[in-house]
Amino acid sequence: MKVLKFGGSSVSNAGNCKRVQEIIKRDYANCKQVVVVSAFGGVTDELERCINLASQRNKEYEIALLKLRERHDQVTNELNVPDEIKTKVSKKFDELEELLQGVYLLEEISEKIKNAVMGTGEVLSSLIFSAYLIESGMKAKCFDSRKYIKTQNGKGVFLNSKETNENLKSIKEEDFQVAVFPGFIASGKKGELTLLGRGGSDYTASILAAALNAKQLEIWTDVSGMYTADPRLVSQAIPIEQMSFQEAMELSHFGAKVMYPPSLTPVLQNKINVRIKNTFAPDDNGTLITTNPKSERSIVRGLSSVNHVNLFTLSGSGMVGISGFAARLFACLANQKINVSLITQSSSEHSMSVGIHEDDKDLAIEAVRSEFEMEIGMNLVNEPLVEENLSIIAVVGEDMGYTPGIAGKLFGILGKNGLNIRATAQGGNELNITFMVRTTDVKKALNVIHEKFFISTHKKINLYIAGVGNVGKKLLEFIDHQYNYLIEEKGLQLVVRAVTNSRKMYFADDENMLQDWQQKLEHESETANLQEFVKRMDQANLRNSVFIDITASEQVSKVYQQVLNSTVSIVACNKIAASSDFENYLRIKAAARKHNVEFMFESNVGAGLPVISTINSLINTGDQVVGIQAVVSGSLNFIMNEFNNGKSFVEAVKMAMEQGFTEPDPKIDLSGMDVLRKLLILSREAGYALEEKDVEHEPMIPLSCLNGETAEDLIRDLEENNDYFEAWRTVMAEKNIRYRYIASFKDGKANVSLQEVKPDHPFYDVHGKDNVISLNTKWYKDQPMIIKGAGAGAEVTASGIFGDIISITSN
Ligand SMILES: NC(=O)C1=CN([C@@H]2O[C@H](COP(=O)(O)OP(=O)(O)OC[C@H]3O[C@@H](n4cnc5c(N)ncnc54)[C@H](OP(=O)(O)O)[C@@H]3O)[C@@H](O)[C@H]2O)C=CC1
Ligand SMILES: N[C@@H](CC=O)C(=O)O
Repeated sequence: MKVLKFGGSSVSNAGNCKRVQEIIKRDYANCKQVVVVSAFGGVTDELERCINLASQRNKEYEIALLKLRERHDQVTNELNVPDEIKTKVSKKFDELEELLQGVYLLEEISEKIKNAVMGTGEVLSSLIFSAYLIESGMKAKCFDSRKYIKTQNGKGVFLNSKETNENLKSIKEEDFQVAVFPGFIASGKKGELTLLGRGGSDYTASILAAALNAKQLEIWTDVSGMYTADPRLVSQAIPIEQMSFQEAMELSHFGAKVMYPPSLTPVLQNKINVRIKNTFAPDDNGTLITTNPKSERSIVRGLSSVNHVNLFTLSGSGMVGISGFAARLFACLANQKINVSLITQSSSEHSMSVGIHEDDKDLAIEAVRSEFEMEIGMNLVNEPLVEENLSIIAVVGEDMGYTPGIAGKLFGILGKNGLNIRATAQGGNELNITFMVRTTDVKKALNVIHEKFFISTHKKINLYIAGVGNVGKKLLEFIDHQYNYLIEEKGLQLVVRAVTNSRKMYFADDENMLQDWQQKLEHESETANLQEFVKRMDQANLRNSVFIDITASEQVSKVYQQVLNSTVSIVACNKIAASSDFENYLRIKAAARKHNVEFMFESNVGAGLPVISTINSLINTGDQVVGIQAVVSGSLNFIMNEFNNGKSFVEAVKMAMEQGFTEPDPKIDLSGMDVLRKLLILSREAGYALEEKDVEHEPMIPLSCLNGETAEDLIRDLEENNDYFEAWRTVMAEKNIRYRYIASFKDGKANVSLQEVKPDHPFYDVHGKDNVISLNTKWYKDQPMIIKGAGAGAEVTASGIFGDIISITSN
């Protein structure tokens, strides 16, 4: 014999009742089945609403009741049950009408009437469903749970096990193949209807399974078992194959609402396996709850959480070393029926904190004030302190017991993601680690822990992109191209959450806008607002978030601090922040360290070339950079090469602009400012506290060409000064030299200027838009270390940014 319980969602309408019949049919010939049904979905809540309305003399209860009657009539019609049953159903509603009218007149609800009203949902569903099974040809019989399940003192939650078990013995002798019992209801000493409390139908099923010594209890619901975490919060959550009763109780207690833990006690005591199954996917395995579950691959079995928690703290010097405070605190809370969900005490005994439901806050304050009135008056105990908007997360798993490192791993990963833990507790049996976080952090915390402890198919990286011009577009193209590869080979899913340019922004709340970002930004966006962009990113509070600055905007560089404070990493190809005043550069780096996130800007120098990472790695290994000589402007180098090949200077500049080698404002390149910024960044990364004013700086072109506002002004000015540039050609030929715009740093002196190089100089042949960075270090003394390659252009720059994103995600 097995016992099956179908919850309200499983029998919410005629269609679902038919599904349930199909499920019962599967084992119909093999074994006797005892089926416990809840009221049709939502009916109990509606009945409760009716009785409350009636007690408030609100006639709306009549409409609500009529709707319930119509709903039941519709089901009986659709299931085609005999008229005799329809009449019984109708009579039940007549009785309900009378009861509610009495409540309406008396404006009072007695416990007895409330139970009678609220329990009617199950009486009706069992009557209708059993009739339907009989009509469909099954040997089914409806039993009245009230006759068998007995409670003590009229209180549903206190089962009279002896009498119940005695009563149920006779069931085994009955002639049926399917026995249908209404869940939730029982009867007291005098035969009055009593209710089995929250999760009552599970309890009914568990009582029946234990008394009838069933081989298994199946709880049929609308999910495929208990999940590693709430799938609405953690999209990668998966059903747990097996778990112990203790684990199921812990998980259910802290939010996994698949069943109500105390209801399992009868089956637990009788070692009867429980399987959670999905009525809407009956072939799914579901979850087996058993005394000896097999170990899963993760040491943690599951995660759960509850919101609406307050942290209630009692503290004071008068508590230290004095016994009895804890007893008094718990007693005064218990007297007010305040449930305590987490307890922690400081080792100095100076404070004691408990988690309570937010609705109990005022009651708790009042109770504690009154209990400790004298001590508070004498300043031995402080006024109780309440912290609101908190949630409890429980990490559950029997295998965690006596396995070192779990807590370290857990709290480590939370810290790395900027999640602050307000209080924590661990049971002596190490079955769970429970802690409190801000409610706004729950989703992030669950995902972070899930990714760490369970085999995730992939890790999600959430990208927020500012700047989708020449380089930004290319980056998005690359990410799109590599999307499947990264998921399959590296387990990384890059999700573009939002993009902005200077005019528009678009937030893709839950989707990945990678493929259609252009369409979204163009047609479905809102006006750009950088502050709002950062605020929304902060509010989304997603783990593994990266803000990518692909603008050349000072305004954008100014929000870095804010971004890092939100524990979001930054990847920037914008050079303004790293070359701003030294103090700001240090402040940004410190903020990244403080919040355990990254600030990466490899593409600031040499685009995709590994320049900054090389300097960092030299320094980390004890080397010292003593000199830098570099051609770090791809555009200027390109211009000079084209000029050497016979193009006019202005033509060469136009080509560099068209090919995307220059800055959005090409004067930044031609003035030498871009190179100056790069030299500042390189020398700072090498450990020198250089400021802009410390760099000797000669613009590449006459100042008169740099006064204009726009690119057109610049082109016009360059054309007007064509003779000036043509004169270079003559000098170059006469002296057999080339001009290169060179950044150098030596003995604390930094310089950026146009210089003559002879054919034997390593910078004489630097092709196209290449960069070359020559580093003299303690170890590379005789021959410098040289890094060379394309140093400008959308592709190489995007690849540098992409590299930073990947390296952040693997950190
Ligand atoms: N090109 C290269 O070879 C290299 C470039 N870089 C750096 O890459 C960055 C981008 O260059 P590139 O793509 O060529 O420039 P583009 O001008 O093509 O693109 C700049 C983007 O930034 C946006 N933007 C400007 N101001 C803001 C703002 N306040 N808020 C949001 N978005 C803004 C622009 O929006 P809108 O279109 O609305 O103006 C545009 O989408 C620069 O910092 C450059 O130094 C670094 C290494 C090499
Ligand atoms: N404009 C820059 C682009 C890369 O930083 C350059 O010319 O090098």
